[in-house]
Amino acid sequence: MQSEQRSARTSQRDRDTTQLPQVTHSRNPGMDLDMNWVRAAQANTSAIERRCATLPGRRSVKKEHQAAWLLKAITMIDLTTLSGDDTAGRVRRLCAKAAHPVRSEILSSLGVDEITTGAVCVYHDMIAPAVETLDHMGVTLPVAAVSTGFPAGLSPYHLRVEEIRESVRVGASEIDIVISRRHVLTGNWQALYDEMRDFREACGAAHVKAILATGELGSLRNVARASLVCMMAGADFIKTSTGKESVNATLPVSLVMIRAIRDYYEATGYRVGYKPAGGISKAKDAITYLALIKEELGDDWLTPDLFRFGASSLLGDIERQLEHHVTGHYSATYRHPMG
Ligand SMILES: O=C[C@H](O)COP(=O)(O)O
Repeated sequence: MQSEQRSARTSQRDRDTTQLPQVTHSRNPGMDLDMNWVRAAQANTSAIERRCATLPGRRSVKKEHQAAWLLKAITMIDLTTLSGDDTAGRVRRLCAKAAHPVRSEILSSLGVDEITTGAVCVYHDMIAPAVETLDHMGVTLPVAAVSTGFPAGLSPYHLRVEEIRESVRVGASEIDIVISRRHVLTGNWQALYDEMRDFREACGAAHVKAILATGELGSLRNVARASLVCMMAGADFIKTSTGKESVNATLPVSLVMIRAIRDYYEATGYRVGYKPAGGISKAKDAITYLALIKEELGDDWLTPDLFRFGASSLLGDIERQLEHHVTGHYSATYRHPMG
């Protein structure tokens, strides 16, 4: 009986989410929809753009800190492959890379032990190969699955909910849902709240990231309002983009979402995580995002539990910069306010 239970626990088809690696911050319990708060949310576009324009160029990171920040960034990457031609082989290689993202010679010259990325992020059909590979390697790393008819989120509602349940059942411990953009564009906040509530409930013990697809929401004020509604409905993370919109993660959108997270924390005491995603491929941009988080939310958010990059190619550039760093050919000038 016990061995049957054990094998059921480890089965890919009946994976018990309580056994899976989980982010450790407490789950956002959500709250009733507060329409007054939603209506009051504003975003002063010109002030936000001015603030973001100055962010990348404030002052240099001291050279001795640069590698440490880049290593930290790696631990916060959801290493992603979301392509129509994904195969089990590609996902196995992705997992191997996530488990050992930096060559050991580079790590040892920096005096660092093994690190991993924050998670891997894949489509539903690639969860099983990802879980198998990580289990086989003995590596504890969350598998995040995009869900609910990603990227458009326009498949039948009951199938979107069922997709979440199925992804959790086969081993995803984090679910990246896409919201219905039309609820935001028509100001139907109750519908957005109800949808997010249903998605969150379907996730069970898995953490849920709400992808707002900010490039399709029309205004920064809509981004602020959608951020609040998703957090009120229990999102554990809010995420900018699918990576498939024509405009993905930007600094102005990030500032609006991060400030919504701060407002939510100040009002409820719950820390919701932030995930910029799509088009972040340069080490210096990663540093700029970390600087923004540090300035707006503080060091508490500079952890994989509360901050992730959704990125398919960022790791390659960070690796190159680290290599330059250890070989003394480090040429990029990082200017940001953390040095
Ligand atoms: O969620 C992750 C994004 O889809 C990755 O986008 P990217 O391929 O532009 O890095």
